[in-house]
Amino acid sequence: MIEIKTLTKKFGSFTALNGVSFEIPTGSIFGLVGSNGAGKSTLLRTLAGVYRPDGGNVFFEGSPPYEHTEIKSRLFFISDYPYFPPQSTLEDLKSLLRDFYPGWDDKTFDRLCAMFPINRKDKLKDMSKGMQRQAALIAALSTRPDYFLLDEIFDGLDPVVRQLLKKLIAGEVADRGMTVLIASHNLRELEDFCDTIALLHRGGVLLEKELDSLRLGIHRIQAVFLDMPELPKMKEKIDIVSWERSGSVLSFVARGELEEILGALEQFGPQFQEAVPLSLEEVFISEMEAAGYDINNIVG
Ligand SMILES: Nc1ncnc2c1ncn2[C@@H]1O[C@H](COP(=O)(O)OP(=O)(O)OP(=O)(O)O)[C@@H](O)[C@H]1O
Repeated sequence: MIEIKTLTKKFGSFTALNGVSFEIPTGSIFGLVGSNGAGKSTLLRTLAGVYRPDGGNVFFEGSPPYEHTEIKSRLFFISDYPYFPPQSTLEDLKSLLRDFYPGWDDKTFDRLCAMFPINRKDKLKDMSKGMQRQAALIAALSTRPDYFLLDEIFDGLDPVVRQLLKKLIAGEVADRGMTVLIASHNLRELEDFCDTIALLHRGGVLLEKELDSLRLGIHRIQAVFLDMPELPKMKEKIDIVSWERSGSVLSFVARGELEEILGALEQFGPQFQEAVPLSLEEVFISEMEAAGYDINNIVG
């Protein structure tokens, strides 16, 4: 388990993280979203032990990472700009990493090299941005980390590699109980992948939710009416968050149990009604609006 307690990080007089608190259970995938400058990289770097907090604490299995080197050898952090020693190849990375990470596994390395379309003998500095990320991921996963911290990892990866990567990470989580924290400015990238999402804004957590519970309590409904009911009357019966009307079609987002919403809607005599899946982005927008925030400029 990773525990983050009232974590504060300052750069001079600027506060990049302001009392951030949340927990990441072992064996889960936690997504951190937020716009540019929200503090995602700073948080990941502080968790990885690169920065020392100015206030609050980070605990991995009860210990701070910068005092507990054993944890560092079971943790892998891929930053948004992975660094490689000049002139090195993926084979060189293997030699470097296997001495430091006791979990290093040659078979995993060989298997991953065969899966990704990159050559382990090519110089990393000559590779494209996406290929460099793939190389970093191959090396990282070969250390078989217990804690995997990823900053904007999907950036520059094509859709096929992205899906392959999601599958590989989800497999490690399911098989070995790996714990993943992944930061992205793009909510859509995390939609089908994370158990929990936290929204970071100006160094603070605005919202933290398990995706299953988030999705269960909110629904989009489309209904066709010959005689369109008055919205205030519908709102007396249904907790409508937002709506759009186009001719005889009413589309609205409402909170509550789906069956109860559809049952209440029946009273208004629709010709047709159906529930349409909400995207994670729509769910977040509704949650943020309910909390009194304007989603614009919060999620990219
Ligand atoms: N080393 C540093 N020195 C001074 N300020 C910094 C430093 N690192 C980050 N900051 C500032 O802290 C804030 C948070 O930056 P951070 O890189 O953590 O954001 P982010 O959410 O990762 O953004 P992005 O999506 O653009 O990568 C920004 O205002 C940034 O300018």
